[in-house]
Amino acid sequence: MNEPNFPENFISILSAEPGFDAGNFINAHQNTESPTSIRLNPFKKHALKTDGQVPWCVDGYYLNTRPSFTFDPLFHAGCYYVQEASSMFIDHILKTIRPDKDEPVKILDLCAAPGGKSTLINSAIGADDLLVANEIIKTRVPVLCDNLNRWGTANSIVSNNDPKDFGRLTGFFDIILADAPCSGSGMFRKDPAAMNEWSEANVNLCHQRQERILADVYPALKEDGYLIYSTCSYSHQENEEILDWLCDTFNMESLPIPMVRQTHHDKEWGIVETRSEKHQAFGYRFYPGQAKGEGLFAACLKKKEQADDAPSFKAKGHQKLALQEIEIVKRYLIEPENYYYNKINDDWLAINRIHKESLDTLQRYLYIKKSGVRIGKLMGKDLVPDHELALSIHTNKDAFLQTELTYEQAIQYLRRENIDINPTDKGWSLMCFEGEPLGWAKLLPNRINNYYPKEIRILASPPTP
Ligand SMILES: C[S@@+](CC[C@H](N)C(=O)[O-])C[C@H]1O[C@@H](n2cnc3c(N)ncnc32)[C@H](O)[C@@H]1O
Repeated sequence: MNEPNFPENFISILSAEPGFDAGNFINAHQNTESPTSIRLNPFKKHALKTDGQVPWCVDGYYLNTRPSFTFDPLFHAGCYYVQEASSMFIDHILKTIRPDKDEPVKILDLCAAPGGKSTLINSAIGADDLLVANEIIKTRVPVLCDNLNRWGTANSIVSNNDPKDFGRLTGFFDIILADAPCSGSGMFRKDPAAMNEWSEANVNLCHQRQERILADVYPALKEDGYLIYSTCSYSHQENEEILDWLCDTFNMESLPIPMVRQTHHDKEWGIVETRSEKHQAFGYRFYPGQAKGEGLFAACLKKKEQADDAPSFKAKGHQKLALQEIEIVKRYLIEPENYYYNKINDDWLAINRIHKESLDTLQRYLYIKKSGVRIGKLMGKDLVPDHELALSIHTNKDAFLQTELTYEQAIQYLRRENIDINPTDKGWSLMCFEGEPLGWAKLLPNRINNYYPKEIRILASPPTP
């Protein structure tokens, strides 16, 4: 392989970081490829062949080869997410700060698209916990929604807001993850071209933006709430310096994260624990060649000052007409009494009942793009089901026809092509591969109407065998 074209002085500056092994780092960039890893969806258990576990994440696995995920129907069904292994460390932090999951929590994933860490948080929380996944850039919101739709749970909300909009939700969140936009050096092995675009000026800009994002969102954290901060940069300014700035500016206490789980211990993980200069705040660094993953920095701090009371807002009850409609849409969910039903424009949505008040409050302050699961539209007494309902783990599948597809038919379906089947029944059918729903089709005499959403259909040509 070619010698990596690191920016000038990059290695010498990094060599000042305690625990950094320059030889291993250069070798990893020159002679090894990024490991392929996936995280399984605990709600859609499916036996998948993997090649060893990611030690810091219960659902994380390495694969020895990189298959074509686009042409795997189980990927589209949401059975797993393709995620860089180091990022999965957030799971370990969440398990450390919430070992018993006793009290329900509200978690904000502030910089969420495309949704890798949002689906991870979703796996780590229970139905009574709420995830708000936010993305500032409008064009990146659809991919975030698609990934959460595939995950299939009904306890997440997607918003499209600037971090400063969260300032009004004082003390609302128990945990905030700020996976901040950064200069991206941690991705040099995966994307060597990024080395040419890297600059110290950009590191400084990123540092300033990170401070601004954190200052904007800080009021939204509860007293004793946790802030998880992460970047995919190796730069001190974007990592330990930010921790010192947080401790200087706010009353925050840094948390050590013990690197122990089951049979694994510190050494095997290869993660480097660092301390910031001024406040000795704990940080965790991942270097290719030392830990099995790409570059990552993560840290966790606890807010030690009183937060203003969280705003709370209760919307009025449903209209009479809506109550009749609710009785109809309820049929399509398992345990229908668990949900609060909400109609937006003509769409019916359901979210775990416990989150009604939070949703009412968030709707006042934020631009909500998705909440819970979108069931569909009613045409008289008939439901036109939404794609989200097909992928939801809460769907009453018995209320619909189900068509099992072969691999070739599943790919035709995901490409939104005609499928070569002669239906014997009539009506809305879940189109399934190995029992996992992929989406909807309408079965008609002698024909099938493929309702797979155009926006997410497979466009690429299948690989030649
Ligand atoms: C590192 S990426 C997030 C990756 C994501 N957490 C995941 O695991 O899939 C950073 C995100 O921050 C967003 N972003 C960019 N500028 C921002 C700003 N000023 N405030 C908040 N978010 C911003 C980007 O659009 C991007 O989606």
